[in-house]
Amino acid sequence: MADVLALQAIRKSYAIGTPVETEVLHGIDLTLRAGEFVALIGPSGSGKSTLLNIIGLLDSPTSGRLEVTGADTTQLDDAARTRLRGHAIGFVFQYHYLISAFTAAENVMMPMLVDRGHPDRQMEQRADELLDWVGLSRWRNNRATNMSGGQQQRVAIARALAMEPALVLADEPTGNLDTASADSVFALLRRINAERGTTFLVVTHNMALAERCDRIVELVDGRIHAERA
Ligand SMILES: Nc1ncnc2c1ncn2[C@@H]1O[C@H](COP(=O)(O)OP(=O)(O)OP(=O)(O)O)[C@@H](O)[C@H]1O
Repeated sequence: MADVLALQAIRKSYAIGTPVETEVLHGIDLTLRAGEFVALIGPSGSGKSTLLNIIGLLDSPTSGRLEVTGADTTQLDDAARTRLRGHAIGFVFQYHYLISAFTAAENVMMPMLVDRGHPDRQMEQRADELLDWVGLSRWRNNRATNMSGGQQQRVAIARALAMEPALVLADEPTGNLDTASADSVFALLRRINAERGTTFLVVTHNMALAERCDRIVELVDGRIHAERA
């Protein structure tokens, strides 16, 4: 199957008071094939968030090559990067970042509203379909604030799927949830992967969840330390 993500020799330095530069990623090679569900683990400060931000086109590497769904991102201008990010990548964070004044359905429609040009009827149908997927059909007109943490995270997952991305990046998606909610949210991600074929890269400190992924990539001090199938 095709690669959804290909990183070659990705390096990232931060300028901490010029001329001092600190390199936090020291040459990362990583490939994710379509339909894989991969855990990214590693100690605090090992560079997981930095790597996720680069893969998500929220930050640029200092050097190296990054391909997302076959597109060489180093060749893209800002507008093209933003377009690729919006269409190819969905984000799920530890905190859901839902808009509290909006209903569940309106939150799910947000990426399509931002993308512009999607007919209202189509956005509503997509939101309904996705809320059904995450088991929240009956909550479509409820404000996000009236929902439990686990339900809010399910809305955030539905929102991440709104543009039908090939890749979902999840940064500690169950980190704020109690054990039972974390378990069911993780099971939902696996079901989306199995039934929709969406590729996942999931940062987690939870080894029990990491063991339930297809593959574990371990980052230590800005280098891939180990990969386990
Ligand atoms: N904007 C920045 N400027 C300077 N240094 C940074 C910046 N962002 C991150 N760093 C440094 O890069 C290193 C990696 O940080 P990063 O947040 O990627 O680690 P992490 O593995 O995600 O950690 P955690 O598990 O605690 O979230 C750390 O030493 C951090 O201090």
